[in-house]
Amino acid sequence: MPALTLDRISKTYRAPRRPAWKRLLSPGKPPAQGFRALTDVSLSVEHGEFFGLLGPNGAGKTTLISILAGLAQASSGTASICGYDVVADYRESRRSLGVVPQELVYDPFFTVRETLRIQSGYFGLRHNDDWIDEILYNLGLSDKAESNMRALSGGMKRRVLVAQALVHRPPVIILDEPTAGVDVDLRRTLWEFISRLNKAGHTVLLTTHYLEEAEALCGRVAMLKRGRIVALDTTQALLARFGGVDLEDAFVRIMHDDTPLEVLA
Ligand SMILES: Nc1ncnc2c1ncn2[C@@H]1O[C@H](COP(=O)(O)OP(=O)(O)OP(=O)(O)O)[C@@H](O)[C@H]1O
Repeated sequence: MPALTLDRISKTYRAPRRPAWKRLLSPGKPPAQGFRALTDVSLSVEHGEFFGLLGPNGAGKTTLISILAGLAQASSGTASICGYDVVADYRESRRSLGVVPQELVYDPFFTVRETLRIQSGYFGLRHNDDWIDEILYNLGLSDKAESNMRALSGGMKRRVLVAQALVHRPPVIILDEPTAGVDVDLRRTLWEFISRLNKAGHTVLLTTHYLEEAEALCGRVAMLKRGRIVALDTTQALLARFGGVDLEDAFVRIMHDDTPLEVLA
Protein backbone atom coordinates (compact mmCIF):
# COMPACT_ATOMS: atom_id res chain seq x y z
CA MET A 1 0.00 0.00 0.00
CA PRO A 2 1.52 3.37 -1.05
CA ALA A 3 2.34 6.10 1.50
CA LEU A 4 0.23 8.58 -0.39
CA THR A 5 -2.29 8.22 -3.20
CA LEU A 6 -4.18 10.77 -5.27
CA ASP A 7 -6.79 9.42 -7.64
CA ARG A 8 -8.24 11.82 -10.22
CA ILE A 9 -8.36 14.75 -7.81
CA SER A 10 -10.05 17.91 -9.11
CA LYS A 11 -10.75 21.05 -7.15
CA THR A 12 -12.89 24.04 -8.07
CA TYR A 13 -12.97 26.97 -5.66
CA ARG A 14 -16.45 28.45 -5.52
CA ALA A 15 -16.80 32.05 -6.63
CA PRO A 16 -17.87 34.34 -3.77
CA ARG A 17 -21.68 34.76 -3.66
CA ARG A 18 -22.85 38.14 -4.94
CA PRO A 19 -24.28 40.35 -2.19
CA ALA A 20 -28.10 40.33 -1.94
CA TRP A 21 -28.48 43.94 -3.18
CA LYS A 22 -26.53 43.15 -6.35
CA ARG A 23 -28.67 40.07 -6.97
CA LEU A 24 -31.80 42.24 -6.54
CA LEU A 25 -30.51 44.86 -9.00
CA SER A 26 -29.69 42.29 -11.70
CA PRO A 27 -31.72 39.15 -10.91
CA GLY A 28 -31.16 37.53 -14.31
CA LYS A 29 -27.37 37.60 -14.10
CA PRO A 30 -25.95 34.05 -13.78
CA PRO A 31 -23.72 33.36 -10.74
CA ALA A 32 -19.99 33.80 -11.32
CA GLN A 33 -18.01 30.71 -12.35
CA GLY A 34 -15.73 29.09 -9.79
CA PHE A 35 -11.98 28.71 -10.27
CA ARG A 36 -10.62 25.32 -11.30
CA ALA A 37 -7.36 24.89 -9.33
CA LEU A 38 -6.76 21.16 -9.96
CA THR A 39 -7.81 18.87 -12.79
CA ASP A 40 -7.60 15.06 -12.64
CA VAL A 41 -4.43 14.81 -10.59
CA SER A 42 -3.38 11.20 -10.01
CA LEU A 43 -0.16 10.00 -8.46
CA SER A 44 1.10 7.65 -5.86
CA VAL A 45 4.16 7.91 -3.63
CA GLU A 46 5.71 4.78 -2.14
CA HIS A 47 6.92 4.42 1.44
CA GLY A 48 10.41 5.81 1.92
CA GLU A 49 10.39 8.01 -1.18
CA PHE A 50 11.66 11.60 -1.18
CA PHE A 51 9.21 13.11 -3.67
CA GLY A 52 9.19 16.61 -5.16
CA LEU A 53 6.01 18.46 -6.14
CA LEU A 54 7.07 21.37 -8.32
CA GLY A 55 5.26 24.09 -10.21
CA PRO A 56 5.13 27.84 -10.70
CA ASN A 57 3.13 30.16 -8.42
CA GLY A 58 -0.55 29.29 -8.54
CA ALA A 59 -0.03 25.83 -10.09
CA GLY A 60 -2.06 24.17 -7.32
CA LYS A 61 0.61 22.69 -5.01
CA THR A 62 -0.77 24.13 -1.76
CA THR A 63 -4.31 23.21 -2.80
CA LEU A 64 -3.18 19.61 -3.27
CA ILE A 65 -1.43 19.60 0.10
CA SER A 66 -4.51 21.13 1.77
CA ILE A 67 -6.63 18.29 0.36
CA LEU A 68 -4.17 15.70 1.72
CA ALA A 69 -4.17 17.42 5.12
CA GLY A 70 -7.97 17.58 5.22
CA LEU A 71 -7.97 21.39 5.16
CA ALA A 72 -9.74 21.58 1.79
CA GLN A 73 -12.16 19.19 0.15
CA ALA A 74 -11.64 17.89 -3.34
CA SER A 75 -14.52 18.56 -5.74
CA SER A 76 -14.01 15.04 -7.09
CA GLY A 77 -11.55 12.18 -6.78
CA THR A 78 -10.06 10.50 -3.73
CA ALA A 79 -6.88 10.85 -1.69
CA SER A 80 -5.37 8.64 0.97
CA ILE A 81 -2.41 8.57 3.35
CA CYS A 82 -1.01 5.13 4.25
CA GLY A 83 -4.23 3.62 2.90
CA TYR A 84 -6.50 5.90 4.97
CA ASP A 85 -8.95 7.98 2.98
CA VAL A 86 -8.45 11.66 3.89
CA VAL A 87 -12.22 12.16 4.23
CA ALA A 88 -13.67 8.84 5.43
CA ASP A 89 -10.71 7.92 7.70
CA TYR A 90 -9.77 11.47 8.60
CA ARG A 91 -8.37 10.72 12.07
CA GLU A 92 -6.06 7.92 10.93
CA SER A 93 -4.90 9.79 7.83
CA ARG A 94 -4.15 12.93 9.87
CA ARG A 95 -2.22 10.87 12.43
CA SER A 96 -0.09 9.41 9.62
CA LEU A 97 0.80 12.84 8.30
CA GLY A 98 2.93 15.80 9.43
CA VAL A 99 2.55 19.01 7.42
CA VAL A 100 4.90 21.98 7.50
CA PRO A 101 2.70 24.79 6.15
CA GLN A 102 3.89 27.60 3.94
CA GLU A 103 2.33 30.33 6.12
CA LEU A 104 3.97 31.28 9.42
CA VAL A 105 1.13 30.43 11.80
CA TYR A 106 1.83 30.43 15.53
CA ASP A 107 0.34 31.34 18.88
CA PRO A 108 2.24 34.31 20.34
CA PHE A 109 1.32 33.49 23.93
CA PHE A 110 3.26 30.24 24.31
CA THR A 111 6.90 29.24 24.52
CA VAL A 112 8.41 26.90 21.97
CA ARG A 113 8.21 23.94 24.38
CA GLU A 114 4.60 24.74 25.31
CA THR A 115 3.71 24.97 21.61
CA LEU A 116 5.17 21.52 21.00
CA ARG A 117 3.52 20.03 24.10
CA ILE A 118 0.13 21.40 23.00
CA GLN A 119 0.67 19.96 19.51
CA SER A 120 1.58 16.58 21.10
CA GLY A 121 -1.65 16.80 23.13
CA TYR A 122 -3.70 16.97 19.91
CA PHE A 123 -2.41 13.46 19.19
CA GLY A 124 -2.95 12.20 22.74
CA LEU A 125 0.79 12.22 23.54
CA ARG A 126 1.31 13.30 27.15
CA HIS A 127 4.94 12.44 27.92
CA ASN A 128 6.64 13.46 24.72
CA ASP A 129 9.48 15.61 26.07
CA ASP A 130 12.30 13.22 25.12
CA TRP A 131 11.26 13.34 21.47
CA ILE A 132 10.55 17.09 21.69
CA ASP A 133 14.10 17.63 22.99
CA GLU A 134 15.52 15.51 20.20
CA ILE A 135 13.63 17.49 17.54
CA LEU A 136 14.66 20.81 19.13
CA TYR A 137 18.30 19.69 19.15
CA ASN A 138 18.20 18.56 15.52
CA LEU A 139 16.64 21.83 14.39
CA GLY A 140 19.11 23.96 16.36
CA LEU A 141 16.34 25.15 18.69
CA SER A 142 17.52 23.75 22.06
CA ASP A 143 18.45 27.18 23.42
CA LYS A 144 15.06 28.59 22.35
CA ALA A 145 12.90 26.00 24.09
CA GLU A 146 11.76 28.40 26.80
CA SER A 147 11.56 31.49 24.53
CA ASN A 148 8.20 32.96 23.72
CA MET A 149 7.10 32.36 20.14
CA ARG A 150 6.67 36.06 19.46
CA ALA A 151 10.31 36.67 20.43
CA LEU A 152 11.65 34.41 17.66
CA SER A 153 12.92 35.55 14.28
CA GLY A 154 11.03 34.47 11.15
CA GLY A 155 13.51 31.69 10.41
CA MET A 156 13.29 30.40 13.99
CA LYS A 157 9.48 30.38 13.82
CA ARG A 158 9.75 28.32 10.65
CA ARG A 159 11.93 25.81 12.50
CA VAL A 160 9.19 25.51 15.14
CA LEU A 161 6.65 24.80 12.37
CA VAL A 162 8.88 21.94 11.23
CA ALA A 163 9.15 20.69 14.84
CA GLN A 164 5.34 20.88 15.24
CA ALA A 165 4.86 18.68 12.17
CA LEU A 166 7.13 16.02 13.65
CA VAL A 167 5.92 15.73 17.27
CA HIS A 168 3.75 12.67 16.60
CA ARG A 169 6.45 10.91 14.51
CA PRO A 170 4.30 10.73 11.36
CA PRO A 171 5.36 8.20 8.71
CA VAL A 172 4.58 10.77 5.98
CA ILE A 173 5.97 14.32 6.09
CA ILE A 174 4.85 17.09 3.73
CA LEU A 175 6.90 20.27 3.55
CA ASP A 176 5.33 23.21 1.70
CA GLU A 177 8.21 25.54 0.79
CA PRO A 178 9.96 25.05 4.15
CA THR A 179 13.07 27.01 3.17
CA ALA A 180 11.36 30.16 1.84
CA GLY A 181 13.14 33.08 3.48
CA VAL A 182 15.46 31.09 5.73
CA ASP A 183 19.22 31.31 6.02
CA VAL A 184 21.78 28.86 4.67
CA ASP A 185 22.38 27.45 8.15
CA LEU A 186 18.78 26.39 8.66
CA ARG A 187 18.55 24.97 5.17
CA ARG A 188 21.52 22.75 5.86
CA THR A 189 20.34 21.72 9.33
CA LEU A 190 16.82 21.12 8.06
CA TRP A 191 17.82 19.02 5.06
CA GLU A 192 20.27 16.97 7.13
CA PHE A 193 17.52 16.20 9.64
CA ILE A 194 14.81 15.50 7.04
CA SER A 195 17.21 13.32 5.02
CA ARG A 196 17.98 11.32 8.16
CA LEU A 197 14.25 10.86 8.83
CA ASN A 198 13.81 9.80 5.19
CA LYS A 199 16.65 7.25 5.50
CA ALA A 200 14.96 5.95 8.65
CA GLY A 201 11.88 5.19 6.51
CA HIS A 202 9.77 8.37 6.60
CA THR A 203 8.20 9.34 3.30
CA VAL A 204 8.81 12.97 2.36
CA LEU A 205 6.85 15.13 -0.08
CA LEU A 206 8.45 18.50 -0.72
CA THR A 207 7.35 21.59 -2.60
CA THR A 208 9.98 24.19 -3.27
CA HIS A 209 10.91 26.88 -5.75
CA TYR A 210 14.60 26.13 -5.08
CA LEU A 211 15.05 23.58 -7.81
CA GLU A 212 18.64 22.78 -6.86
CA GLU A 213 17.26 21.56 -3.52
CA ALA A 214 14.72 19.37 -5.29
CA GLU A 215 17.39 18.02 -7.65
CA ALA A 216 19.70 17.12 -4.78
CA LEU A 217 17.03 15.57 -2.55
CA CYS A 218 14.15 14.14 -4.58
CA GLY A 219 14.29 10.72 -6.19
CA ARG A 220 11.09 11.43 -8.12
CA VAL A 221 9.38 14.61 -9.17
CA ALA A 222 5.91 15.65 -10.34
CA MET A 223 5.48 18.99 -12.09
CA LEU A 224 2.16 20.81 -11.96
CA LYS A 225 1.09 23.42 -14.49
CA ARG A 226 -2.25 25.19 -14.18
CA GLY A 227 -3.56 22.42 -11.95
CA ARG A 228 -2.51 19.46 -14.09
CA ILE A 229 0.44 17.11 -13.83
CA VAL A 230 2.62 17.71 -16.89
CA ALA A 231 5.64 15.64 -15.87
CA LEU A 232 6.05 12.73 -13.48
CA ASP A 233 9.26 10.73 -13.39
CA THR A 234 12.52 10.14 -11.61
CA THR A 235 14.68 13.23 -11.36
CA GLN A 236 17.39 11.49 -13.40
CA ALA A 237 14.96 10.51 -16.18
CA LEU A 238 13.59 14.06 -16.40
CA LEU A 239 17.13 15.42 -16.63
CA ALA A 240 18.02 12.90 -19.34
CA ARG A 241 14.82 13.54 -21.28
CA PHE A 242 14.91 17.31 -21.24
CA GLY A 243 18.67 17.70 -21.40
CA GLY A 244 19.87 21.04 -20.19
CA VAL A 245 22.29 21.49 -17.35
CA ASP A 246 20.04 20.90 -14.38
CA LEU A 247 16.47 20.43 -13.08
CA GLU A 248 15.83 24.17 -13.29
CA ASP A 249 16.56 23.99 -17.00
CA ALA A 250 14.24 20.99 -17.43
CA PHE A 251 11.55 22.79 -15.39
CA VAL A 252 11.72 25.92 -17.56
CA ARG A 253 11.54 23.83 -20.73
CA ILE A 254 8.54 21.85 -19.50
CA MET A 255 6.69 24.95 -18.27
CA HIS A 256 7.29 26.82 -21.54
CA ASP A 257 6.32 23.85 -23.68
CA ASP A 258 2.91 24.70 -25.11
CA THR A 259 2.16 21.34 -26.68
CA PRO A 260 -1.12 19.89 -25.36
CA LEU A 261 -0.84 19.08 -21.68
CA GLU A 262 -0.07 15.43 -21.14
CA VAL A 263 1.88 13.54 -18.57
CA LEU A 264 5.47 13.32 -19.71
CA ALA A 265 6.22 10.10 -17.87
N1 LIG B 1 -9.46 29.77 -1.15
C1 LIG B 1 -9.31 30.03 -2.45
N2 LIG B 1 -10.31 30.56 -3.18
C2 LIG B 1 -10.19 30.80 -4.50
N3 LIG B 1 -9.06 30.52 -5.21
C3 LIG B 1 -8.03 30.00 -4.54
C4 LIG B 1 -8.08 29.73 -3.13
N4 LIG B 1 -6.90 29.19 -2.75
C5 LIG B 1 -6.13 29.15 -3.86
N5 LIG B 1 -6.80 29.63 -4.92
C6 LIG B 1 -6.31 29.72 -6.31
O1 LIG B 1 -5.95 28.42 -6.74
C7 LIG B 1 -4.77 28.46 -7.53
C8 LIG B 1 -3.74 27.51 -6.95
O2 LIG B 1 -3.28 28.09 -5.73
P1 LIG B 1 -2.22 27.33 -4.82
O3 LIG B 1 -2.03 28.16 -3.59
O4 LIG B 1 -2.64 25.93 -4.64
O5 LIG B 1 -0.91 27.39 -5.75
P2 LIG B 1 0.60 27.06 -5.42
O6 LIG B 1 1.08 26.16 -6.52
O7 LIG B 1 0.73 26.53 -4.03
O8 LIG B 1 1.28 28.49 -5.53
P3 LIG B 1 2.56 29.12 -4.77
O9 LIG B 1 3.77 28.49 -5.40
O10 LIG B 1 2.44 30.57 -5.09
O11 LIG B 1 2.42 28.81 -3.32
C9 LIG B 1 -4.32 29.92 -7.57
O12 LIG B 1 -4.77 30.49 -8.79
C10 LIG B 1 -5.03 30.55 -6.39
O13 LIG B 1 -5.31 31.91 -6.62
